[in-house]
Amino acid sequence: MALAGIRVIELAGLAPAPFCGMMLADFGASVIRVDRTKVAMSLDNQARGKRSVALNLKTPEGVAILRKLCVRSDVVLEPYRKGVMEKLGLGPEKLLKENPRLIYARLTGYGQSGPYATAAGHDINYIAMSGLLSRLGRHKDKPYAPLNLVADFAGGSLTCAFGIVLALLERTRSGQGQIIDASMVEGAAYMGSFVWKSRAIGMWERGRGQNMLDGGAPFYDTYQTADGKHMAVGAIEPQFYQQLLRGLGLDTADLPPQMSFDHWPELKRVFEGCFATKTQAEWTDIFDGTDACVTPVLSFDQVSSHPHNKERGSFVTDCGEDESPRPAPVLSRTPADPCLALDPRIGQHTCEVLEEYGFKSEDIDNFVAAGVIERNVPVAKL
Ligand SMILES: C[C@H](CCC[C@@H](C)[C@H]1CC[C@H]2[C@@H]3[C@H](O)C[C@@H]4C[C@H](O)CC[C@]4(C)[C@H]3C[C@H](O)[C@]12C)C(=O)SCCNC(=O)CCNC(=O)[C@H](O)C(C)(C)COP(=O)(O)OP(=O)(O)OC[C@H]1O[C@@H](n2cnc3c(N)ncnc32)[C@H](O)[C@@H]1OP(=O)(O)O
Repeated sequence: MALAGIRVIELAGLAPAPFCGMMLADFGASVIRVDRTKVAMSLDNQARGKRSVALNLKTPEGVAILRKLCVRSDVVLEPYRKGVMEKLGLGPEKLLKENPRLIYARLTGYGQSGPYATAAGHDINYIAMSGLLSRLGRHKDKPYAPLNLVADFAGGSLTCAFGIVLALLERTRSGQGQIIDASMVEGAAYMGSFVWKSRAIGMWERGRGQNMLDGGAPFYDTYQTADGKHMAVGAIEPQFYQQLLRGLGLDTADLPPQMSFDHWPELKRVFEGCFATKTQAEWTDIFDGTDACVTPVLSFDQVSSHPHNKERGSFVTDCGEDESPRPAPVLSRTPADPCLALDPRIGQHTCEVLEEYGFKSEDIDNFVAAGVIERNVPVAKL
């Protein structure tokens, strides 16, 4: 796998850093998640392929252990509020002095500077601050966050993983590590570059929900079918729009022009009436094999058995019978090979990892007795 041999220390966080760590693990990195001690259950549901070490960082011994792990690692990924790592004595200046090749990735909401740097926040706050939330939502309705996808995962996990891979690549030339300041506000805004830059051609001139790609256009929207399901329509180009009309049984001559904004509400009502006459399966039969850009809106229950996704093996099932998306993209020579074992329990790999990083078993026992670390070994079933 592409990241084989890369050692990552991930400090346990809420959602964006865990997904970033999982991407690295999916593509072959050895990812060790550092969990708190005295915690009953992990909040990390993005733990595929990781190992867990339970370490009390509020003790000097716990901090010393983590420093020793970082000296022999390539990447540290931390998801805390600005200043938390420095307070623990684990700031980048210290760790990079001990390991100049270390890549120190800081994944936060507001970044490491500015008046909001120390403020708490979540995805919805970050997309609000990026300007994007003001553009998301239906006409005459308030702004709506599209799940917590845009800041947490696209602007956060993905840009941070990109930064890590860039820093690893650059290190092959310079031999040096560096600090990555991944702000979800900036990551989300950057993901929105198309929206920013297409303002110049008037793509967002109308209010929220009244433009071509925000649910304003009849040919770029979803429609309810006779069985209460939905179809997605993305027939932008005139040649594809013609195929949409053909599939719906409509005649261009009876309709207003595709790009007449004033007629969009009327056209939508016509399309709504059409789609309501057949089931999702019937519309899928009609549009499959055409270039009308019409697809069923699949539920999580339908998605992995859809013939296209099935043929590509787009979803994997782990040994707990849990289904999830397989890592993307697909690399031809060194594809990801996602781990199908159950997610790690907190502290499951504490001893294994510490031994691997050169700690003696006697010291490990002392750390356990002192409450600096916790081990959570599986109990054998007889
Ligand atoms: C919208 C998403 C978030 C979705 C999350 C949900 C999926 C989950 C949220 C709540 C969960 C439920 C809940 O927990 C109850 C149940 C629990 C059960 O176990 C499972 C089921 C639950 C129902 C559970 C289910 C789900 O998991 C939930 C619903 C997001 O937007 S995520 C993005 C958030 N933002 C960021 O990540 C930006 C950067 N980070 C921050 O701004 C802050 O970290 C944040 C997120 C605001 C949290 O602030 P907080 O004050 O809590 O922490 P920090 O200031 O960062 O400081 C960390 C402190 O922890 C100490 N520490 C760290 N590691 C260790 C260690 N190993 N040992 C000892 N101590 C440690 C560290 O020193 C800091 O201590 P101090 O405060 O003293 O400095």
